[in-house]
Amino acid sequence: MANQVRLGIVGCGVIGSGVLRVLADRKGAWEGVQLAATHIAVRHLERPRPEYVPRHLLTDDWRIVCEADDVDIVIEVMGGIDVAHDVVRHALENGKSVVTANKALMALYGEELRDLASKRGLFLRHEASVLGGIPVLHTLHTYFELNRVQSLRGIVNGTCNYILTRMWETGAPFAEALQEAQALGYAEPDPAADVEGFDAYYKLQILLQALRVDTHLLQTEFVADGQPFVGAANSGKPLATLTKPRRGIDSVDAAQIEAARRAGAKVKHVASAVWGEDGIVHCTVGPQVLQPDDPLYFVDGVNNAIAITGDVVGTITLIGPGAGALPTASAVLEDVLQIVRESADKG
Ligand SMILES: NC(=O)C1=CN([C@@H]2O[C@H](COP(=O)(O)OP(=O)(O)OC[C@H]3O[C@@H](n4cnc5c(N)ncnc54)[C@H](OP(=O)(O)O)[C@@H]3O)[C@@H](O)[C@H]2O)C=CC1
Ligand SMILES: N[C@@H](CC=O)C(=O)O
Repeated sequence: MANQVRLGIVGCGVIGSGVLRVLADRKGAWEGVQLAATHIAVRHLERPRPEYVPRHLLTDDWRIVCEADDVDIVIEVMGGIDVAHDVVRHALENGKSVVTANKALMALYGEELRDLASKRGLFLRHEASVLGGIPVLHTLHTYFELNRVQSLRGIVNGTCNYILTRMWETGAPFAEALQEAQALGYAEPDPAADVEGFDAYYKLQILLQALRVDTHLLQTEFVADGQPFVGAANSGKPLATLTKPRRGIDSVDAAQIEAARRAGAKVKHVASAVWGEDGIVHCTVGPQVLQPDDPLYFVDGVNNAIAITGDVVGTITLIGPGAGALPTASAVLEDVLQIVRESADKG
């Protein structure tokens, strides 16, 4: 791949605009690599956009982005499942490597799409799909070879953490805190995915897949195209199961938060996975009351954190911004630059 790298971007909302803002601020240049957007797909061509979005590149046909000769890498930041699945498949089938921030897509179809990319000798990267700006997939892929991971435990949804923090700190009503999270660009296009715990559940699955855990039983809870989604079994891998039903923060009320606050505790939305001796990875996703001696207690606002326990290293905790335009654009563009470097290394 040449040092001039041409990007096709599908979606120009919070994250797509964030990517374009970073490209504009840096004038597209990174140590010998020049990145430039050449096509940008949106749904509403007439919608007002920030000044750093080059309007002449806009199209309302994502196929143009996936097929264009002057696109080297496609960035999928439109969200949703079915069309996004078509976009990523179509891009790969047209010889483009792909970077996506889409958790639902990667939780449900990650294995299929990674296989397709690998068969075509292309890259499919999705660091931004988990924990926003925190390089957790990079860490899991490049570090945990020696160590056997024994558990994961984290705050993996920025919107829920922001809402719970605002309710705890200021007594803000749930609806008001959610509106703030939406205005700040943290929430999903349909915020039910955040507050009902689906987003955290998708992210937990992606983390487990990165650690070669079979998540197909978790996937049966999801619905794609109106049908229950049943993934293929992968024998030989540890199998993840939910030990109790997934919960979001929609069931947490102000009185519970106030009671926790008076007792010096906090309510947090926590995802966890514990590798059992029985070959089962026992998972939970839901609100928990945390005491100040819990390392997740001090993770507030839009921040996320993940504590990864390995049998040799002990517990490593990564903390950072879990949502928002710039942290997520950072993860997207770090993936792009890694693809460029690895393509150059391959020759
Ligand atoms: N917000 C965040 O903090 C984070 C988001 N993500 C993920 O990034 C993705 C994008 O999120 P976000 O930017 O917040 O979402 P937005 O709703 O802000 O943006 C979605 C964009 O996709 C475009 N779009 C929707 N459907 C189509 C279509 N059929 N063809 C072309 N364009 C389409 C929309 O067009 P138009 O503008 O015309 O409506 C819009 O520009 C999601 O997968 C989300 O989960 C990941 C990490 C953090
Ligand atoms: N809606 C998500 C965005 C990032 O993944 C969140 O709030 O964590």
